[in-house]
Amino acid sequence: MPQQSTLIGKVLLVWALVTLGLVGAYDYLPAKTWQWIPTDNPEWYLYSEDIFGGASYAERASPSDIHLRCKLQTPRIDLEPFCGLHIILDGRADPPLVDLSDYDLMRVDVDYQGANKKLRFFIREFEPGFSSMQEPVDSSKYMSMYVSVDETTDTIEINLSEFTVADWWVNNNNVPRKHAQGSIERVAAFGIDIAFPAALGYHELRIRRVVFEGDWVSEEHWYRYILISWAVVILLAGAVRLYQLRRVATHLKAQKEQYQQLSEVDQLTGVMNRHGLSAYFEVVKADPTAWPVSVLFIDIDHFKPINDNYGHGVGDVILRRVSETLAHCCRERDQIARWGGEEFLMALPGTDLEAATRVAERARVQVAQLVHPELEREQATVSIGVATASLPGELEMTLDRADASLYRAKRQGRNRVIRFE
Ligand SMILES: Nc1nc2c(ncn2[C@@H]2O[C@H](COP(=O)(O)OP(=O)(O)OP(=O)(O)O)[C@@H](O)[C@H]2O)c(=O)[nH]1
Repeated sequence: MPQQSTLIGKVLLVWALVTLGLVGAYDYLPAKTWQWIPTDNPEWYLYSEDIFGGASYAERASPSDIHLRCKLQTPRIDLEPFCGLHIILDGRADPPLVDLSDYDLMRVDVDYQGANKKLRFFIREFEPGFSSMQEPVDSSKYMSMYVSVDETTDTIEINLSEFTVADWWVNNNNVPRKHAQGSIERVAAFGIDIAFPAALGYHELRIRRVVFEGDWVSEEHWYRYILISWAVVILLAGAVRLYQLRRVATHLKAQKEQYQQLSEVDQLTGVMNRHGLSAYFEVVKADPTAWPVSVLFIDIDHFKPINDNYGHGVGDVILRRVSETLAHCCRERDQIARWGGEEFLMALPGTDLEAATRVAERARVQVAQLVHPELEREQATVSIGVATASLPGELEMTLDRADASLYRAKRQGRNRVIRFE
């Protein structure tokens, strides 16, 4: 048992060390990356305010690259000039939506030529309950952020949390508040606008590379898993400990029963001892069906000479043999006990004086008929005193009476049964 407790301690210690390692290891986990562009056959679209009847126009500058050329002209209508492009994140997916929530960073390589100071980067997020599957891009939420064109000389790093829902999209589409919150779980498209404040003239925009980066496991999940693992380890340790304690309890109970039995059984003859008999009488006293109860005091005659002539070992053999014989004379319900020395007591519940006397006589005869190869001439006989108690309150007195009857049997010549009248 202590070995198993030590094992639990070791497991907890090892797991504590593993936990320390796991906490420190998080920062060194490899990043999850998705190189999205360049991609095969990208599905991309361009636009300018000419779709609303404006003077500007936009065109593809290259047949294969994501390369836009546009010219922004003095507005003909009451609309700021703009042009831009967007790329479907995954045109082959159905619906064409991509969950970017595993990523938190975006690296973008862009070439730009033109007089604008800023570029507007945007994400179109499909909003369930608001956007329509027929037009997943156009009806999608517009989330944007601005990047200075100076940054385009290098790879632009954008944290995805920088994209916020555009006011104009919320206001123009009269979007209810619950649909106006930013998220990146159903992204339809990514794009770049040359928008307000847009400089008039030619603009060229080429997207060369877009890579998304994130963690395989978020920090929150990482610590949650560690916490869960501890809960599991502690639960298992508790269960093992509980199991051990139950085993100890069962073992102790069995031991207690064994000791109790030992304390109630006479080691030489195997019948009940005086202590066991007291417990037995308590049970009998509480049993109304047990009355009347007769008791037989049985004493081996002239036992001392047997001991003296043949030794204690032979005396013990005779004692055992007599006790076995007495045990066979009574019913299962009756109880035979060694009262002390060469004296036995037999308790016969539900037995009146007449029946008890018959049992005593039978016992006497059977003992007298025993053959003892260890003895030369002597015969082992018993004297028996019998008395009966009608009620539990008479038990003590009945024991005295049976004892007195035994004394009389001895006085009258032994090897006889005397009952108390
Ligand atoms: N071998 C053996 N002898 C025992 C044991 N317990 C008591 N005795 C012996 O039993 C004998 C009892 O002797 P007594 O009390 O004089 O009785 P008795 O010789 O049987 O004479 P009566 O009872 O008057 O017929 C003693 O010698 C005890 O030593 C025991 O466990 N083993």
